[in-house]
Amino acid sequence: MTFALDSFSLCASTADLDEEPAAREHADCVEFRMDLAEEPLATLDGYDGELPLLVTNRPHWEGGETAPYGRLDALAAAVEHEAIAAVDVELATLRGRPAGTNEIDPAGLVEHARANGAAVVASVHDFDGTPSPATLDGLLRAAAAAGDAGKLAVTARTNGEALDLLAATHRATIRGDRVATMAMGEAGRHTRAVAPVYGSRLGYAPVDAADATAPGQYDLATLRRLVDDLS
Ligand SMILES: O=C1C[C@@](O)(C(=O)O)C[C@@H](O)[C@@H]1O
Repeated sequence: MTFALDSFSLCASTADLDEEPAAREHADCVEFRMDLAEEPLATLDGYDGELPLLVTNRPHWEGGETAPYGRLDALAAAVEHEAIAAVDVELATLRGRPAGTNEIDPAGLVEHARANGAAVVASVHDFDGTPSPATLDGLLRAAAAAGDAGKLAVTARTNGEALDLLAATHRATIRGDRVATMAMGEAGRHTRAVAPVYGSRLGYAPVDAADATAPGQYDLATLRRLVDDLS
């Protein structure tokens, strides 16, 4: 199963693939947060939903729940499932932040994903703030070059920071970089609806607002409506 990174896709973000039927009405894909799930690989074996999956196995050091060791091997096993359309790998991982000693290396994971028909989303998260415009440009450039799309989630503390992220998204799109952006936190919330207007290719939302996977997310039905209204 695939979804195109050439246009916007809305992912229902969840640790529970049993939510897929409820997500179908509004989502184009499901982000399966393996790091937040109990038995992620067994769960994938049993997946028979309709929506394509983007798998994420976020380590502690980038805001997730997985211990660093073994997580790249788990992603390598995950991409072998037919339902997987894309895999999220942190830019820091792709740049060589140490993984487990006997694990597949990041370049091997990228190759394995692509050989199995899965696109690679190279991701960067800043849970503290929004870097300067020059740094935003550099991160988006690097992430877009490292994967089939580069994703940047920052934390906006002011409207000005949210605007910086939107402007960087616009610049990236104009220069031809395939990016996905969102600002976390209350001040950044509207960017989740507006960034697609400036070229962001991916959005994330929980089916139920109570199960948010990041600060400031809209629920899925709301984000679908907002994005569709603005585009
Ligand atoms: O990287 C992202 C974006 C995100 O952090 C957000 O802000 O919506 C949610 C995460 O689940 C996803 O992996």
